Amino acid sequence: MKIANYQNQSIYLPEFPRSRYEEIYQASIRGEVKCVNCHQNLNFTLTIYDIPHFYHINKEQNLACMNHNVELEQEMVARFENNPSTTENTDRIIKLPTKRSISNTATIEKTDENQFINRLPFYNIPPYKINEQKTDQFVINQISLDSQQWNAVTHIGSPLLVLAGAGSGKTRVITTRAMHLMNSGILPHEMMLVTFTSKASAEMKERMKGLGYPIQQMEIGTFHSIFYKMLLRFDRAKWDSSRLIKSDFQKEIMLKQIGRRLEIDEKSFAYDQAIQQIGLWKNSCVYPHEIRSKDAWEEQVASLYEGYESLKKQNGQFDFDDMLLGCFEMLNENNELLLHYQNRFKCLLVDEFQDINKIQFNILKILFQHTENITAVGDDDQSIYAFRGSDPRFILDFKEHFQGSTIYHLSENYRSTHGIVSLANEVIKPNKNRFVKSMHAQYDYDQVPSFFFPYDEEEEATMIINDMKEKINNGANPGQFAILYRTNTASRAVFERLIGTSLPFTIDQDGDSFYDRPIIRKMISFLLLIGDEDHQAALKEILPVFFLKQQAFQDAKMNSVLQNLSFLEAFTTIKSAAPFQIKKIENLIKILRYLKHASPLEAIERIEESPAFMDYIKKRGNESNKIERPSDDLRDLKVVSKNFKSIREFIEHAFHISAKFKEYKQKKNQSSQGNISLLTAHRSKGLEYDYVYILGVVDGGFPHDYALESLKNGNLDQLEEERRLLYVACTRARKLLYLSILQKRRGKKANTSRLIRRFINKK
Ligand SMILES: Nc1ncnc2c1ncn2[C@@H]1O[C@H](COP(=O)(O)OP(=O)(O)OP(=O)(O)O)[C@@H](O)[C@H]1O
Repeated sequence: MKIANYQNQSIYLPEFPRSRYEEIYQASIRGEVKCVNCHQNLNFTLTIYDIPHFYHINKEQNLACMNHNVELEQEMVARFENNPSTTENTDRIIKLPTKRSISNTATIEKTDENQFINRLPFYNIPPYKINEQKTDQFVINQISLDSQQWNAVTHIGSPLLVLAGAGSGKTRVITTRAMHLMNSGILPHEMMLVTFTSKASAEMKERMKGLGYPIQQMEIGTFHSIFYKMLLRFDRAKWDSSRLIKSDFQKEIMLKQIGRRLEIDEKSFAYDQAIQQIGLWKNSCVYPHEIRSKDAWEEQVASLYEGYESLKKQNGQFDFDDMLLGCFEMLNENNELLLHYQNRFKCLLVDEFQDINKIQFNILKILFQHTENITAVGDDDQSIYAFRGSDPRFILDFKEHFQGSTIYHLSENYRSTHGIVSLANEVIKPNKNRFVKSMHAQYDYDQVPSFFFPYDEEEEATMIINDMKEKINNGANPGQFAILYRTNTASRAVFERLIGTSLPFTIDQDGDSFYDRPIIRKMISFLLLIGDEDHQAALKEILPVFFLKQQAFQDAKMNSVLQNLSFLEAFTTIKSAAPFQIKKIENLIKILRYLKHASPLEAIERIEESPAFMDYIKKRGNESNKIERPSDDLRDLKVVSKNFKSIREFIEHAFHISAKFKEYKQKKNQSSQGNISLLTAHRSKGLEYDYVYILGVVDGGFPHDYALESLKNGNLDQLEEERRLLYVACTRARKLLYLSILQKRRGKKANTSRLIRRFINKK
């Protein structure tokens, strides 16, 4: 059915604004949408597969009402055809018998049903063919291998690189090869197996332990865990963990201390970016004196880097990057120690070799120069950590780095269906900096990946959750679903919606919840002050917006009592505030009082435009942050605020979600088995799920804005990295893959991602 009653008015879906479909959906859940025929509650579908419609759960009733409404719908179609819409036409009233229809929007935004038809990739998907010669033929320790994998596992006589696409069994090969080497006489403690994540090493250990291998004697772990242990053995006091600078926050405090000495303007300088740049230099083995700055910014960061290194030395501290640099220096300077380790380690295996950086490479090179028993597995198309110094050239130039080495390619994909594999092959094809390879799927499935077109982030969340619910009701295990996104903020709507369901899920995120991000906390504090000018926590939070110190808070508190003013008003009376600050506070008080009955959206927009807030964003908001900009956070906040009528409800929602987020973050380390996974595309590397949804595949989202900005400056590298990231995300899916193409992102019209635009048939 396309007609229903809502808020005592009648609506006809094709003539109802698309921007309000989500509202209708939520209203239908609350039982506020009624049938024009029987006046009972109606449900509303908003899913990936269906064109939205109203329906009764009871099939007979549904049929009866549908039949009754057919005539009515036809009448409406005819009426609209005879009266084509114009943007000025505000009078296009849908007159149903007895009821008034909704026509209160100034412009009627028609809804094109085509937007709801999810589309299949539009390119020549090659017909599926089984590759019989390559099917499983060999077994080691109950693990089956095809002939290519077997050759790699049993190879001897030269350094080996297994270079292969996603899902081709590289992890299987490296784990089986480790066992095969032990079966062939290498002792467990003579082996070093380096993985990219501790999760991957735990899985490998588990697997080998289950098969009876003494894994406690083996050196398996991430670069940091293995080499930090070496440092501890060598000089425990120097490398004691109490000296470790664990967080970026600690680094920022140190850099700001140095920055003050260097007279760097704290308000406008992007310290978070400086931290990243210093990390990049350290991982690329670039020491402060070697930096040739490209511009004034780099020059400042180079000075900070130099200051940071000496401050650390002075305090006897070290950071995570120093663990690897320190280890390299230790092996380089202490020949006896190097020989000791070379006597011990007879062979090396490295997983995810495409993500290795210079310092990691240097350590392995010096430590394993004595042997050709080196195995690396990797996929240059999955190199996605350039911002941390990873360099795919180490894998691309493997033959030059390891003389006489052999390269094996694996071409069979055991993870994903033919449709997913062929889409992934097409996605990555335009990259220039790569080994040309193409995967071949071992399986076919009747469904191929598809694109769907939600109106905005809210509708995207609804569509995905409804699709998951349907699949789970039909027997799918929640643990087989993953929702992947480019940056953490993109997960906000899905997270909020999942909380309201009984679906089990985990979110893999280190940072704060969306509502705890600095700029959002400030905005929410202003909203709180609209209803309560004495709200102490909110007042404390907004001090930085007026560039006021903690003392100002105490002074205002006293004045508010002495002069019988609201706490907020009392800020205009304090001596420590300069006239420009007082003017800003007075102006804000006026705005906040005016907003008493405003909607949350209107309130946010007005506060955002206030001189105080605008100045704050400009000066302190760190707009130069390339990955996550405060102004983008505010745009996201406006999107969600639209769902709430009152400021109070909106604030309650924000607090509720923030508390829930903390709860879910604590669960992160618990097993994610049986739970839907929410994670960034970066973190999904190495993992696999039956059903994968990729959020916001639009320009600015995926690829990220900063890649598009560097493209404008003629730099293609970032876009290639974004393409690799999308390739990683797509290849996590075993059975079904969905790419979401938002029509609006952060409240603005969005364009289909240039990474997939050519696959979409507009018809
Ligand atoms: N010979 C084989 N027979 C059956 N299944 C296999 C075979 N080789 C690999 N697989 C399965 O294929 C999937 C992908 O394997 P694996 O994770 O080792 O691939 P990968 O190359 O490391 O993937 P990626 O680089 O995308 O993370 C796994 O589920 C694995 O068990």
